[in-house]
Amino acid sequence: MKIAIGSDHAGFPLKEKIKEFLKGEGHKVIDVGTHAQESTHYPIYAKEVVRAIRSGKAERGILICGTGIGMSITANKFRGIRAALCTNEYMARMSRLHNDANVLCLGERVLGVELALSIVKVWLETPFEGGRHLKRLEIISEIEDEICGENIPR
Ligand SMILES: O=C(CO)[C@H](O)[C@H](O)COP(=O)(O)O
Repeated sequence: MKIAIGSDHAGFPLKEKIKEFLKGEGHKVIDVGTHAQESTHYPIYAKEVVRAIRSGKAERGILICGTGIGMSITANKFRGIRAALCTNEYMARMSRLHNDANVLCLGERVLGVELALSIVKVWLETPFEGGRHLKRLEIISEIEDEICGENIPR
């Protein structure tokens, strides 16, 4: 699978470990940064991972910051992105089965490395269940259409 991955400084060490894991599993990894532990800003990398997915360069995305919260807030601003912040394997499995999540968000300051890798593995291996869940994704798309058609005041 082609996977885009990004982090801020707080997620950088875990990003490197996940990259190694993904390559070992035979995935193609697109690393959008950050490439060092110097302080930076998580929305920059969330946007780049989203861009890779929306352009078709990547099928899925993985985003890591301190808590995973900022990454999920940012990624979910974009149409067609279903970003799931997961702290355990159950959430990872359900985010695929029921929500067809195309972005996984993780918090390096929340998770140990082994748990994070286990979450990634489950998330990548679990298919979307379809069925009744498809209708719900359609409703999300309709909501995206409505929001994009509105002149939303700032
Ligand atoms: O988790 C995050 C966003 O949700 C960031 O990684 C976190 O806010 C960075 O904090 P700091 O600048 O204090 O290292």
